[in-house]
Amino acid sequence: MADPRTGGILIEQLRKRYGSGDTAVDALKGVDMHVAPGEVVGLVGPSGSGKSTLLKCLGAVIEPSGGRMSLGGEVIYDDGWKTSDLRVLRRDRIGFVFQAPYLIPFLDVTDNVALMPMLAGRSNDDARRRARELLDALDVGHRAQAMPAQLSGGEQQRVAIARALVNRPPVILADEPTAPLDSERALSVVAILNQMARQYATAIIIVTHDEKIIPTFKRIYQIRDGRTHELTGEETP
Ligand SMILES: Nc1ncnc2c1ncn2[C@@H]1O[C@H](COP(=O)(O)OP(=O)(O)OP(=O)(O)O)[C@@H](O)[C@H]1O
Repeated sequence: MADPRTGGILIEQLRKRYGSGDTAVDALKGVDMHVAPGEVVGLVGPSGSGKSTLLKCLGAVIEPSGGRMSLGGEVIYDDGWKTSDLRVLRRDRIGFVFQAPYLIPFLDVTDNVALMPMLAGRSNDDARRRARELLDALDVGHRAQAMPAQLSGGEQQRVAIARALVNRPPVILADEPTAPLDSERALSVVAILNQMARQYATAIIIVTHDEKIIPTFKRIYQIRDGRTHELTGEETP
């Protein structure tokens, strides 16, 4: 049987220090975490505990200070970046979903999604076909020609999820993706992320404070003072 730790996201003893000397801040002090392909885990923790720092390291937005990270079975950081082009890594292996959808206001829904495969070198027709398939799967196919401003908040977030998934990255990093949504839409976004994780064998981390969605996670990591702990059932916030 394949080693379940080889795919998805594997983080071992990850450290991040901001600054140096007397003013240094050790934001991550040895984080361990594993998310299998097809799995969605929650990441919770108080303000300043290091959640954003961890997502930025995983998303190759900032450089860790030490430790090891693998995405989709490939070591991307081992006391230094192991990949020569971080831009390509971010484009092809990681999908980002943020609190706000950040759609491009002057492109229609299809082109907002198709832009990603186009940037990865696919033809316009192929990119649009992929975009439409995913928009259909996310139940916003009927709005494919609408402009972002004509969509509801929940529809915009589903388009943002389509954009994160369209290049079929092994990893999705979602930072408070349900914060502006009401209960029903928040639960629907999480259900969609779970379904997409299973369908495309994507490993998904959702950073959240949202009490509406926390009970839906099968596994939750809590980060506190720069270290992660996996919460058991009784400890779940
Ligand atoms: N660029 C930076 N320079 C110095 N210190 C930083 C920097 N970014 C974050 N920090 C510090 O690192 C620690 C972790 O911050 P981080 O933003 O990762 O926390 P967080 O859990 O995402 O918080 P929040 O829930 O408030 O967004 C905090 O003490 C913060 O002040």
